[in-house]
Amino acid sequence: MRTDDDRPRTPDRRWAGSDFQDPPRTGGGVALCGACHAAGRCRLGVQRERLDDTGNAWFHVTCPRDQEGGPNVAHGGWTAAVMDECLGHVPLLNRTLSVTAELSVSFVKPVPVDRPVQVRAWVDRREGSRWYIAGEMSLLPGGAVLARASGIWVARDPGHFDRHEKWLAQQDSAGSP
Ligand SMILES: CCCCC/C=C\C/C=C\C/C=C\C/C=C\CCCC(=O)SCCNC(=O)CCNC(=O)[C@H](O)C(C)(C)COP(=O)(O)OP(=O)(O)OC[C@H]1O[C@@H](n2cnc3c(N)ncnc32)[C@H](O)[C@@H]1OP(=O)(O)O
Repeated sequence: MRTDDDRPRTPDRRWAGSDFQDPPRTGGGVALCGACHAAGRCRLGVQRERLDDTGNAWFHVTCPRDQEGGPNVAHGGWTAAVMDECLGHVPLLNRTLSVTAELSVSFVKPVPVDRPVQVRAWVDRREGSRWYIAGEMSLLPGGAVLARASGIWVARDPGHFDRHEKWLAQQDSAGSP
């Protein structure tokens, strides 16, 4: 009997020919990752994104009710995921594919669910393939800071995911220890 684990891993046609640097975007300009492309919306609640001419990236985000942790406030994992997503869009807005190598998040205040908040993200510096990116999430309209994040994104060439599939197949063919 086949299980999900031994189902053949075939290349996904949604990504065919993609250079990953110009992903599908929503009407609000939000770049969609794999699962959100299938859903047709950002499931984390990122509704709008734009890069201004000073290099700041701005995002409008609303925590969906199904990400509630404590009463009427976001689960911390949602906040961390949104900061990963928004900061990780900065290289993409500069037409560079990257992946998160490190991420640090400070949870400053609880984040309300079902209420728009704003994320601003910017590049602190670049060294080689490393992008040092920081950002903060703030309440609208007053601007009180709810969370801060910083991390390192590493630029990748388009072969990154193919190499990963090969690596995974090697791991599987090596058998269990
Ligand atoms: C969801 C991911 C989607 C990615 C984009 C795909 C398609 C685009 C389409 C739509 C996009 C829409 C939305 C998505 C956008 C953003 C979402 C957030 C992004 C993520 O959520 S992404 C998932 C989580 N993330 C990973 O899945 C990474 C797993 N990991 C690795 O893949 C390797 O570990 C890697 C690549 C990190 C290193 O690979 P490696 O070790 O083979 O490479 P190497 O040694 O050559 O290092 C090369 C340079 O990285 C430096 N370096 C390495 N490790 C470091 C560390 N820990 N701290 C600081 N610097 C580090 C070295 O110092 C060197 O720097 P330098 O080049 O300057 O010398």
